[in-house]
Amino acid sequence: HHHHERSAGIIGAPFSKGQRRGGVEKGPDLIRAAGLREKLQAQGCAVKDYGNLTFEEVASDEPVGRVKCPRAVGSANQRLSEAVQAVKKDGHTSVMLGGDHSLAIGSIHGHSAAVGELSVVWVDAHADINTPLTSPTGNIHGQPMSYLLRELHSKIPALPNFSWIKPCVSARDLVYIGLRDVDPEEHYILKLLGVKVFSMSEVDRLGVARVMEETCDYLSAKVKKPIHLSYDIDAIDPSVTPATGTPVVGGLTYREGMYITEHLSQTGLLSAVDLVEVNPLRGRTEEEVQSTVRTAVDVLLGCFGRLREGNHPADYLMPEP
Ligand SMILES: O=C(O)[C@H]1NCCC[C@H]1CCC[B-](O)(O)O
Ligand SMILES: [Mn+2]
Ligand SMILES: [Mn+2]
Repeated sequence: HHHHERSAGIIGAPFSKGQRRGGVEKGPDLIRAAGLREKLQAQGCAVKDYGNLTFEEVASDEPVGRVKCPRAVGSANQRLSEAVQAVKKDGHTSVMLGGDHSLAIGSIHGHSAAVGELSVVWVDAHADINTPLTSPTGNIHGQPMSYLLRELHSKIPALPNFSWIKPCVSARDLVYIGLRDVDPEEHYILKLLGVKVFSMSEVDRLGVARVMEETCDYLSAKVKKPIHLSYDIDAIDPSVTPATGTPVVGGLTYREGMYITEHLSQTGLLSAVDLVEVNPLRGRTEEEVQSTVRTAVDVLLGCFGRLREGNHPADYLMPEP
């Protein structure tokens, strides 16, 4: 039995109720159809695909205050939390394919239930840190981090199907990369909590290599913890990944998007990855959809050791005449 250095446990989460646009629930199967499993195996990564989660139908899910679909989102994330915890207990790096970014609630919660204290690297055009009371839209894909941060617990009202959530991340262990569309209320929260942010301004000022160096130094300053990478495909520029729900100009280049995961992979600390917000119905052409899906796959391959210089199996032997 060939020993594999790395092993991925794939979970499909075809879920869209954290926002209003249909189509994002097609993300998991599109990413699979682009060959994620085969490409991971070709680079020496073991793969177990746990299939797609099925989420309970919620009869009536009236908004609570401004918060939309709370019951469906709470229930879906409870299932996802259990699934991620199981994948971690099986010894894999968890790969959650979304679906919208509200799924980070269950993914990070389940990861933390398995490994305890962890660091979060949030790659996104957006901070997704509105509370239910600050959110301008009520869409929960703009709020996931607020339910997970210990420092915000007192600001979160009770919501149906959310009582199972225990905040499990400290603000000190969170780093953002790629921000360029942050609500004023979110900006206040980021400053209040002193969260480390590398917005697109810092990416421009420092360059992605320095951003990644500072991110890893900052997160391992005290103690090295497993890293949870939550990667929203809209972090990358819409010229590369247009098929997504909330595109924002001035994003990461394809190259910067790859550098981020190449760097994190080499830390050896990457323990769970989310790849969310791929929505084929937001691509105007098939090529726009495929460019988005191909980039999503490449982001994930980078998480599992793919390097643009090339790779070769550890046990490769050149053919002899
Ligand atoms: O809270 C919100 O609804 C908005 N706040 C400002 C950014 C856009 C949107 C949230 C986008 C969620 B994302 O990052 O998962 O696409
Ligand atoms: Mn986003
Ligand atoms: Mn997001």
